[in-house]
Amino acid sequence: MPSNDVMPGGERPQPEWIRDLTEQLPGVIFQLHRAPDGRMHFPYLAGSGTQLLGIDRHDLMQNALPVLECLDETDYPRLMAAIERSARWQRPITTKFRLKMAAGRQSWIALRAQPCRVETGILWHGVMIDISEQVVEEQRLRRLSDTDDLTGLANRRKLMQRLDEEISLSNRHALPLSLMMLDLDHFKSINDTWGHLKGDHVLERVAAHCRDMLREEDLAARLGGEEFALLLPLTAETHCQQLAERLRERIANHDFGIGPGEITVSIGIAEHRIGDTRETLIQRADDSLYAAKRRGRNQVMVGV
Ligand SMILES: Nc1nc2c(ncn2[C@@H]2O[C@H](COP(=O)(O)OP(=O)(O)OP(=O)(O)O)[C@@H](O)[C@H]2O)c(=O)[nH]1
Repeated sequence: MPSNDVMPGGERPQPEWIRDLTEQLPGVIFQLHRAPDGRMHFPYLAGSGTQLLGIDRHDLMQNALPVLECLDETDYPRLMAAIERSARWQRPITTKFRLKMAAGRQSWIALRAQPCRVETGILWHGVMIDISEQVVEEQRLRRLSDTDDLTGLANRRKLMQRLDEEISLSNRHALPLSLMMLDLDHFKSINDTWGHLKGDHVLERVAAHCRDMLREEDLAARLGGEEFALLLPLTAETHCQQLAERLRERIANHDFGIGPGEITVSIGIAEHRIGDTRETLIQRADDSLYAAKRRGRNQVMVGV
């Protein structure tokens, strides 16, 4: 077990070329020490990233608190739990978190650190790298891969993912959940009469009507063609039916530039039942939708 492990790195003699090398690193390399009473400090801290924090590194060599206070408040408990697990099981920490930097900037930091037990507690050796650019790019790509190009609504992939999450919650906690399937009526003749561009405009406007109806936790998606789905967590069938009626009416009364009443929609609704999978829920909403079509369109059908 090393005995001189927590001697501040700055106090150890270091060849000049090593100091030059570590100070130029595009990130931070560190030792983090945790005493049995939970107090932490950085015995060693180097790299160009240390300047971005705007905290004197000599302070951090005495006490890690100033940097912990810069953590995003939702990331703080997560990082503390990761440190705790790493200490207890002697497993490496691999995580990322947001840190408030100097000049009001916020950065995403990736952290990798290896723990070892020492006489005075736990000592981690690790690196931190600013990954803000990658995170922004990842978020952009995720948004793209979840979004329908034409309408900006969620796409089928995103709907399927949310359906799995919401169905799992409803199965576990018996929470109400409703699904609306919405399809434009005789859309082929709109395209044939007014052209494909007008058809696209209608789809965009219908999407906007769907979006306007929703609460923060609801999801509207375009499944493809002229078919949409609205997923409403914590919503029972009867309430969903009222919303669907209002949406149907709004669309029927809207003038899409070809006179009001020219665009109508049929809507089918299904409410989650314990044990449902996304396939069974979609199937029942689809059955209701096709019943609405069979009965003459421009109407809402529930629980077929
Ligand atoms: N403008 C436009 N049209 C689309 C798009 N995707 C699918 N369509 C058209 O939507 C029409 C769907 O026609 P059908 O499936 O026959 O259904 P419908 O005419 O709406 O008839 P019902 O659903 O039975 O009321 C087809 O003409 C497709 O070409 C799109 O992105 N833009």
